[in-house]
Amino acid sequence: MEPPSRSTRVSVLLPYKFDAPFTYAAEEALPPGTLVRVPLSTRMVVGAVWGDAPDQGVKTKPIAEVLAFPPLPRPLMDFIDWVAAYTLSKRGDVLALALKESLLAAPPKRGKAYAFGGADPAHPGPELSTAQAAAAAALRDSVAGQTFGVTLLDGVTGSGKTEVYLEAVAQALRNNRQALVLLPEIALSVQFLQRFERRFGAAPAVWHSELTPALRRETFRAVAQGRANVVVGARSALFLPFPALGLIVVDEEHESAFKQEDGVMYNARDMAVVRARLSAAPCVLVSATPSLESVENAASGRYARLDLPARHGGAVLPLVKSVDLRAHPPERGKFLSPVLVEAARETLARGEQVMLFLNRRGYAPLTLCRRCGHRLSCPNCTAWLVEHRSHARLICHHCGHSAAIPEKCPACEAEGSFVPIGPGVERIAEEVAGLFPEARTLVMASDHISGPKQAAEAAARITERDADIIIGTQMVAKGWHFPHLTLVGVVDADLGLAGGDLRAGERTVQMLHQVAGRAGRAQAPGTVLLQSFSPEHPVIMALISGDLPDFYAQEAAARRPGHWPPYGRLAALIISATDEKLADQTARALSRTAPRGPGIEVLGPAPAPYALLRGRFRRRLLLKTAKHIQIQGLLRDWLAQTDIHKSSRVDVDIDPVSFM
Ligand SMILES: Nc1ncnc2c1ncn2[C@@H]1O[C@H](COP(=O)(O)OP(=O)(O)OP(=O)(O)O)[C@@H](O)[C@H]1O
Ligand SMILES: [Zn+2]
Repeated sequence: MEPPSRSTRVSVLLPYKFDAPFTYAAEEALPPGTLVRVPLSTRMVVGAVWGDAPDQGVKTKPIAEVLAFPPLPRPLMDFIDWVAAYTLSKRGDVLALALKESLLAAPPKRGKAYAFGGADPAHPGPELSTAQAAAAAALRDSVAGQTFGVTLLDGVTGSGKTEVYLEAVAQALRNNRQALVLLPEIALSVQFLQRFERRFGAAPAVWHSELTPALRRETFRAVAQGRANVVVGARSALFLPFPALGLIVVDEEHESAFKQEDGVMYNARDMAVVRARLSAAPCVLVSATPSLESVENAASGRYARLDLPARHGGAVLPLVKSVDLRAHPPERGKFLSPVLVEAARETLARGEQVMLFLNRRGYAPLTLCRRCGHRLSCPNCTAWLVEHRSHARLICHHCGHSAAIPEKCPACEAEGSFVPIGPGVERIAEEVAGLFPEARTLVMASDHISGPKQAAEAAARITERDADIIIGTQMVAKGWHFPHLTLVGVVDADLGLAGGDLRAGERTVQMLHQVAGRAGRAQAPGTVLLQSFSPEHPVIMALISGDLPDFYAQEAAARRPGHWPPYGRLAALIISATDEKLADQTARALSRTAPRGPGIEVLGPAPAPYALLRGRFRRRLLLKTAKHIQIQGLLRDWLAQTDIHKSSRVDVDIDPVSFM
């Protein structure tokens, strides 16, 4: 008998470190996006048909199996190609963000049933205020139009932005399209999900790293089959195979958590705009403190802009004041100024809640020998070890290295001489316990709250007034709505200003304005106290005045002349090697071949601030160009012309957010 003819050749992209698809033989032409199982050296792997391959006349292996799964939608394939080209990643690596073999297993026959299509746009929502209704109508129109466009929804904290953009989601559902809402942190999704259910009578599908494998598989399938009509997810949800995407919302669009810092380095906020464009769908960027990038795009008319200038329900914005730590220092060895302590006492006496914000995990960020000054640092990283008293360990926040506090100083051999320097949230909790022994305190930091369930419990405790003082890291900064919280104390408002990266000021204003925005969201007005050693700093002044447009104007004026983003383009090259000389050698080689020309500037090489990270020595170069220059092309040529030793690595970070 004749074997079946395998006359057609197809190219198949595999979710591994390859940029180009491989050619396989198939019995018949397969539509692009079709998922197949194919041999790869000695294994069988899953891949996606990426178009027809030219008949090269060489012997190709046959496709082993065509999977009974909806093909990847064309817009997703285009998106994968686009992201790979933009981030200079291999296409296979980007496909791996969308396609994992483990997601494709058939669901169990009698598994748990999940309701993915339950969101009902006709379910009655809250009555919107005039301003909210106007913004909602504009968003509804853009969704009904079923064309690409970006809108920046900028509204003060507590103005009801969520309720407004849920109306855009409702419109997508009425169009029988799918909607995607990106949130920067799953912890935040707790209250969002409750509000979503109130609006639509059912929960949305969720997508993040904490899903069980079974739920992950089922969600993936439900999205691909169009059964999941709304997905709320972390940045990776951008790569889900929506067949009918009709809207993308990016909530807290200014958040740096949207930037993926390893593997394929992409900013989900920016890629959401691309994904929307390729899907001919509108995109809504939401924030009370938008990024300067988005503010500029709105100012230049590339994005539409909607404003909600007042809090919902007559609530007023909090009163923000600084506490000058030079004039009102804390007691020796303590970190809360008498001014903040007194305000907390009064707030508690009124039966209201207090939030203390310090963006530092653990007990103390530095431990040193009081005799010789020796500091305990990580052997694998350029970083101090952070004491976590709750675990009785010193921990490196970069590589996880952990050790007990040594009994003797390794430098001077003094015994019992180590002292903690500076506070983390655990140390603030200790101080609070001493000051307010009766108060019920709750620490919200990733060491204490690890996942949506614990976050939900913590949120419930606060809402039900089962906690009086909340002490938290950036986990508490944004999104939360706690009606009885009226005092926010920022323990160290100067913390983010050191280090001097391009966006240090912008990021500090955003984060502290968001934390401040947690105060006084219901009837009782809120107060915010910023502890600072430099209350005259423009960032602190901007927080006190609340005049964000003025702050953005100052930022723009500072960045424009030097062509810093968003007025120019930036890419970082991060060189790393386990051998320090090799890292230097590669850095010098890149420096020699660096591109030159008008509108092009190369900064570095220089040791990275984390010159040693997880056992690798790191050097950095920064390529800055004028806006009209296509930075990817420059980088591609640059890397191709450079002799890079195979034991050193060069990571390209387009539009870097971290400069560490
Ligand atoms: N029209 C409305 N009717 C009833 N409740 C509303 C309405 N608008 C907003 N709210 C409620 O007011 C509170 C604040 O709204 P929301 O959290 O959406 O504000 P936000 O603008 O997203 O704030 P932030 O930027 O600080 O997160 C929420 O509890 C929300 O449910
Ligand atoms: Zn380390």
